[in-house]
Amino acid sequence: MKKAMIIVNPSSGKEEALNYIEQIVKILEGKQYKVRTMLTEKELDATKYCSDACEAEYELIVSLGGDGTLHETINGMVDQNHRPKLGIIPLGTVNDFARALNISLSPKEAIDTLKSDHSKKVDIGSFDDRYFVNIVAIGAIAEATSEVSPEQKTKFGPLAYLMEGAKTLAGTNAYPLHIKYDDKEWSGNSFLFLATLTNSTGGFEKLSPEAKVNDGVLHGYIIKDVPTIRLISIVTSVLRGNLKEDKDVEHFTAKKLYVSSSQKLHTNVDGEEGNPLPVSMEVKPQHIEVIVD
Ligand SMILES: Nc1ncnc2c1ncn2[C@@H]1O[C@H](COP(=O)(O)OP(=O)(O)OP(=O)(O)O)[C@@H](O)[C@H]1O
Repeated sequence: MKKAMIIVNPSSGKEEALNYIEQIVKILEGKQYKVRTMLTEKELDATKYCSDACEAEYELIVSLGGDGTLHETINGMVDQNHRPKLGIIPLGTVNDFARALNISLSPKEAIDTLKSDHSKKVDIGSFDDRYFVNIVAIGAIAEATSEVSPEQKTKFGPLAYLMEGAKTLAGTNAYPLHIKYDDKEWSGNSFLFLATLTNSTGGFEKLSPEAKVNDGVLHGYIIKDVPTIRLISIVTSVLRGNLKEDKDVEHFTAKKLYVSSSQKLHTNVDGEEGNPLPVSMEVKPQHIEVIVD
């Protein structure tokens, strides 16, 4: 019999996760799965449960929680030889990966997706010794987005990131960055460097509309050192969805990146604080298979 594990974070979103378990179990049992449900209690439980399920050759893992639970789950499978298919039921405030994959943000509808026989292989990015699915930000803005409080997220949703980001950009300095991407290099002063894997970042779908979940590349955007007044038009370019055409923005795609600076600079990896520079990134193309409609 096929084996499925449901990884549930009871504290995610509006603490409603437990209400959905029965509906998921029913669908999976209908698809001839033997189902095991694991409730997370703390950070990294989802990673541990997921890597155990990979080792026991489960066929399916369902993540029931917010982006934090999903990232922890994915981190538990990326390095495994046997990687089960992944079902995503988004219960968080932003749910970027679900948005990028067009999975419904209504938990009930997303659960129905588990009936589907379709799946999509998606790219994963490595960032030093961890993995990301959406975005890496480097520069002062990276610190600001780490500081978005749970209250701000609940009140403003994705907008909280944009507000904090814009506030920080207005009062920040550019930093010296050295970026090696594949066999090319860029050196100069930059306000912000972004590397994206998908078109949904912070719940906002216009930052990198060209990034596809399975295109096998990182999309790099270097926001160059410009007078503060120019930053306003860069924000306008973001809102119009054409950041890459802005003359003060350098856009490239690459499979591998190495970013360093002569200054101590922080990073933000899928909304969480990452290692300070220097850092290495690389795409693992179409590495995880997600159930979609
Ligand atoms: N039982 C638990 N109680 C409290 N925290 C937990 C528990 N289980 C896991 N966690 C931690 O909670 C973190 C946040 O969870 P998650 O992102 O799924 O929900 P969320 O915060 O509601 O979503 P979002 O970040 O989209 O708002 C996880 O990264 C995990 O480390």
